[in-house]
Order: sequence, then C-alpha cells, then structure tokens
Amino acid sequence: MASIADYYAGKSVLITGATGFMGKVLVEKLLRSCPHVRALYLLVRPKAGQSMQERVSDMMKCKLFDRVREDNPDFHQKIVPISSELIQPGLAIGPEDKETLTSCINIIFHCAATIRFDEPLKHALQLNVMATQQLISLAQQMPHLQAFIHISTAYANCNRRHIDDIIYPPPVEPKKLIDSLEWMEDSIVRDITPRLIGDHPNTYTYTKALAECVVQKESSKLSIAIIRPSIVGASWQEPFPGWIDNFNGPSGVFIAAGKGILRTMRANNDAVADLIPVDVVINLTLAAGWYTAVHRSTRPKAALVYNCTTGGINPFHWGEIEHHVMSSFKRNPLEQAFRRPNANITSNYLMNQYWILVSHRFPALLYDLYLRLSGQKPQMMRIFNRLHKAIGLLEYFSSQDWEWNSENMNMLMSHLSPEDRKTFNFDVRQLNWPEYIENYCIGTKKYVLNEDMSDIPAARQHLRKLRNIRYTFNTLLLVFIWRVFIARSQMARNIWYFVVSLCFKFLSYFRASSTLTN
Ligand SMILES: CCCCCCCC/C=C\CCCCCCCC(=O)SCCNC(=O)CCNC(=O)[C@H](O)C(C)(C)COP(=O)(O)OP(=O)(O)OC[C@H]1O[C@@H](n2cnc3c(N)ncnc32)[C@H](O)[C@@H]1OP(=O)(O)O
Ligand SMILES: NC(=O)C1=CN([C@@H]2O[C@H](COP(=O)(O)OP(=O)(O)OC[C@H]3O[C@@H](n4cnc5c(N)ncnc54)[C@H](OP(=O)(O)O)[C@@H]3O)[C@@H](O)[C@H]2O)C=CC1
Repeated sequence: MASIADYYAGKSVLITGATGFMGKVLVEKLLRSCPHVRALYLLVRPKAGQSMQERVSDMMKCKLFDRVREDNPDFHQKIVPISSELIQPGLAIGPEDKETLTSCINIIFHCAATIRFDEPLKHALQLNVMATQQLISLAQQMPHLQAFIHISTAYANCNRRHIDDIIYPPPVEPKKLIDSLEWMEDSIVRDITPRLIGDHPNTYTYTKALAECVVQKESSKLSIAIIRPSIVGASWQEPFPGWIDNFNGPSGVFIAAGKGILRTMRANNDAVADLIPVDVVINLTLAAGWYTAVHRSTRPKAALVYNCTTGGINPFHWGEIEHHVMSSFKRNPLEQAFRRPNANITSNYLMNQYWILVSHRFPALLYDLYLRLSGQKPQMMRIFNRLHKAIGLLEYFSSQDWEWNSENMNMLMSHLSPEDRKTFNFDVRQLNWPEYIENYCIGTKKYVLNEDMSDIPAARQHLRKLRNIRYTFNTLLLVFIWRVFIARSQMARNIWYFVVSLCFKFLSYFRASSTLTN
C-alpha cells in the first residue's frame, strides 16, 4: 500500500474552512509533508473589505507557514483560491470554477462551520447542515473523487455519556427542520430554539449532530469519513509547539486567567479535560483521507467515524490543567496583568458566585472607580460581563465528562507504516501534558497576544508590584476593620481577646508537649 505522502502526490484537494484555525494547519501540513500534492483548492469568501485572494495571501504570510516557506519558497503556486460563500445557493461558486472543481478534485476536506455556541439556530443550520448538504451534492458530480472527509465534533452527541464510533439517530429529521424554519421569522425561531435543541447545550452541537446525519445519508454514494475531535487546542509538535491563533474553547480562559482577570470558574476538578492538540487532529484527518480513498472499493457502505479524543487513552483532568496553567503563567507571565494569576475552579455553584462577587465584580468596581476618578473611561465591568457570558457557555463542557470509544483511531494507527506513524503522528499516549500545557500557555502569549518573550522580566516585575499592592491593600483593610469594628465595641474587643488568648494557649500547649516528647 502507498504511503500517505505517496498517495497525496499528484492529487487535487478541495478544502473548506481553510482560513480557520484547523483549516490553516491542514493546508500547512499537506504542503509540508506531502510536497508532491498537485493543488489545494480553497473555498474562501471575501471578508472585512478583503478579497479572497488577499485573505489567502495574508494567511500564507503567517508564521505558521515559516517551515514550508523554508522548504519550498514557491509553495503558494499550489494554492488555488476559489470564491465561495457557503450559505448561498450552489455555494456561490462561479460556473467556470465549478467546472474546474468537478473535473479535477480527488479528495475533499470539509472543515468550514460556525463554531459559536450562541449562533442563531437558522444561521447555524444554514452553514453547518445545509452547506454540508450542498457540498455533498457538488461532490457527487466529481467523477474522480476518492474521499470526502467531514470534520464534526466529539460533542455532536454530548447528550450521551458514552459515545461510540457510530452515527446516532438525529434529534430531528434535518430536512423537516429546514423546511419548517424556512418560513419562520427570526424572532419566532429564537423563542423556540431552547425547545428544539432539547438536551443539547447550544445550537452548535445540535447542528453538528444534524450534519452527521446528512453526511450519513450520502455515505452509500461516496467514500466518506467523519472526524470527531474533542476540544482542539494549540499544536503539540508541528509545525512548532504551542501554535494557536484564537480565543476559542480553553485558550480564551487560559489567557483571561494569565492576565489575572479570571479568578474563578465552574468546572469539575476530577472531570477529564478532553483537549486534543490541533496537529494530532490534522494528522489523523490526513491519514483518514488516505485510508478512506485507498479502501474505497472494499470499504463497508457506511461512513467510518473517528472519535479523536485523549480522555480514554491519556487522561488529564481540569484540576491538573488549572494547576499547570497557573504555574506556567507564573513562570512566563503575560504583560500588563490586571492581577496576579490565581484562578481556582470549583464545581460548587454558591462558592463560584461568592468568588465572582469578591474576586471579579468587586475589583472591577474599584478599578472602574479609579479610572473614572482619573478621567478615563471605565471598562473593567464591561470586560467581566463579556467574560462571564463566555465562561457561562463553556461550563457545560468543563463540569462533566464523557467517554469516547477510540477503536477506529487505533485501527487507523495500526494500518500506518512506521514511517507514516512518525510523519503523521496521532499517538496521544506519548503526549506529556505538563510540557504541552506549558507550550500552550507560551503559545497564547506569543501567537495570540503577540507579546515578546524578551519582555518576561518586565512582566515579572509588574507581578511583584501587584503583589505589593495586594499586601498594602490587605494591611489597610485589616487596620480599617480594627478601627471601625473592633476598637469601638467592648463586646468585639472581648471576642478578639478571647480568640487571641485561645491561640496563645494552644501554642503553649503544643510547645509544652513537644518539649515532653523530646
Ligand atoms: C485556569 C484555567 C482552568 C481551566 C478551566 C476550563 C476551561 C475550558 C472550559 C471549557 C472548554 C470547552 C470547550 C468545548 C468545545 C467544544 C468543541 C467544539 O467542537 S467547537 C470549538 C469551541 N467553540 C468555541 O469555543 C466558541 C465559543 N465562543 C463563542 O461562542 C463566542 O465567541 C462567545 C459567545 C464566547 C463570545 O461572543 P461575542 O459575540 O461576545 O464576541 P466575540 O468577538 O466572539 O468575543 C468577545 C470577547 O470574548 C472573548 N472570548 C471569546 N471566546 C472566549 C473564551 N472561550 N474565553 C474567554 N474569552 C473569550 C474574545 O476574545 C473577545 O474579547 P475582546 O473583545 O477581544 O477583549
Ligand atoms: N476548534 C475546536 O475546538 C473544534 C472544532 N471542530 C470542528 O472543526 C472545524 C473547524 O473548526 P475551527 O477551525 O476551529 O473553526 P474556525 O471558526 O476557526 O474556522 C471556520 C472556517 O469556516 C469558514 N466559514 C465560516 N462561514 C463560512 C461561510 N459562510 N462561507 C465560507 N466559509 C465559511 C471560515 O471562514 P472565514 O475565515 O471566512 O470566516 C473559517 O475558515 C469545524 O467544523 C468545527 O466544528 C471540532 C471540534 C473542536
């Protein structure tokens, strides 16, 4: 059997979502590890005043592509941007482009989606479900297509505790839902969304479940595989450790904690934090593309599903994540932290509300007061309100755990040659979590916040200043409490003397007993 790189040699690959977090890593890895791939056709839309060509050339200038640029400075010649808006009829692909695609594409990687948890249902449905349906229809017109790889999420079935490598019946027949929402006003859809999504936490997981069902329907006509990654984090090894470029999932939480803004969050210390590095997901995706294509004539007539998770193989827990994130940001602090990094997770609702009041709202109020008094615009309360909204949406995933079957991931690994196992490594047993989390935190500093590592001494100095402010503040608070409450009331003074003498007695007792034992 051909190696993975040999298989991709001379192939034309179509990628949706190439400008996104995972899409970029996919494009980079294909160009670097499969240098003889014929062409990568990227479906991209113009956005924020930039044409699709400008967006793609900006993307290729990004640091992620440094290694490919070194190996092959002309790599951009393999990239063919195609203008496409996935929520438009026919994906808004022009007739000439459609002709080109249908005549030459061999493999499709469908990564595009809206991953926002608060996306209005209609839009999530249009992009995550209807666009998938349209892409499959296009794929059916491609005579040379050998594999269609759909990126789903491990949480598409998060209303179940144990999730196998299979497609579950959808919560509703997608076509029926699409037809009934079509005529409804947005406000009505918004009102009935909670009833429709039922035991799904948001429109994202709900529509991703429906998309799997759409894909399954076509699996007898096409060679399809579904990849279900869990919580995708920074890269582990490739193209370099710690690469990340967004605030999604845990990254935003890590940054907020590193900046000393986030001090408390609801999460279960003992629940498995099913993070998976982005390079692992992409390596598995490319290997699945190869496997699906190579076995297309002998495969069973159903889509193979790959749960791409770490929990069952190399588990790590939210409590451990908290510990390593905090210690990493203490060693490599972020610039201009609001307070010293010290976030604690708790599964207790009341405890969490208490800390939100004391460690979020109260300091924000004080700081905004200071900004007002110094003639500046208050902003801290606004930042905290947005943070609370974001973490409120994530808590569902950090407060419970799931069990995924990773049989197909293991099966795929067993089919790889020793060489491919190294080049397309997705063996998460080798993942050293503390080292990974350290690189992840440094990655958020370098690549998301664009902070310079040479500024670390200044950032440490800033943390020392914050510690001194805290000590001064605590001392003043103690003096204030003493003056206002204790010094003025006889009863409070008596209680105070009673507590002090009790402590004194205990001390004398322990000293006496330790002298006796010696
Ligand atoms: C000490 C640490 C302890 C650890 C504790 C546990 C931590 C982790 C917990 C659980 C992770 C579980 C995740 C499950 C994943 C499932 C897997 C998948 O399949 S898909 C991928 C997931 N998708 C998302 O992550 C989209 C989530 N984001 C959204 O839905 C929106 O961005 C939202 C509602 C959060 C905000 O929307 P807007 O309309 O307000 O605007 P906008 O531009 O998106 O963001 C506004 C501000 O919020 C920050 N932000 C965005 N996401 C954040 C986040 N996750 N955490 C903190 N801040 C975040 C942004 O940086 C921005 O801040 P600025 O204005 O630039 O200062
Ligand atoms: N990140 C994660 O933790 C996880 C992600 N996944 C899945 O992986 C896939 C990729 O996710 P990720 O890279 O993180 O997501 P991103 O949000 O980073 O990227 C989404 C991509 O989809 C494109 N897109 C969105 N809307 C349209 C549209 N109307 N027309 C054309 N293109 C569009 C975006 O293009 P543009 O740049 O123009 O907006 C972007 O390239 C998704 O299917 C997601 O469900 C699964 C599990 C976890």
